[in-house]
Amino acid sequence: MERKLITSRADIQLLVDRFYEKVKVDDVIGYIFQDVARVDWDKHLPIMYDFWEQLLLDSNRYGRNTMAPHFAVNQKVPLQPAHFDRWISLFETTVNELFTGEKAELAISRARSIRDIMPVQNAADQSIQIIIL
Ligand code: HEM
Repeated sequence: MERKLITSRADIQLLVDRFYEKVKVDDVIGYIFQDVARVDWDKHLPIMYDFWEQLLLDSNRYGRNTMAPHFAVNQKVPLQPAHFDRWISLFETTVNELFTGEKAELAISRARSIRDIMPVQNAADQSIQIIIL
């Protein structure tokens, strides 16, 4: 399939849907979403459309605390670098399968920088808990 530019909410929806299809069945992180957090996908996916639309296409729809659910998960399953590495790897694979161009690169760099400020096991400083993106 020919890779295209990310220009619309429909493109974002495709990216997010394909990414979480991979996440759900992934052998390293799938169970965290499905069994530990028991994610309600009908609720989560539209939030993720809003999130990525705001980051990539400058909409103003998101405005939530991104870190809160990750701290909650981290209490139950201490998140490890291996979890984050797999998340990023699935995300980058998905972006690169479908898209090309400046916004595709931006998606990858934004995901990496958010990963870098996320809680990991025994993080000494959890004062970053309230970061509204
Ligand atoms: C091991 C890595 C990760 C795990 C296990 C994880 C897990 C989760 C879970 C369980 C939720 C809550 C879903 C729900 O019930 O609605 C969530 C939400 C979210 N995650 Fe992650 N996540 C990871 C990494 C990341 C990264 C790297 C990003 C960077 C873009 C990210 C962005 C988000 C956003 C924006 C939300 C929605 C927060 C909200 O507004 O409620 N996650 N994640």
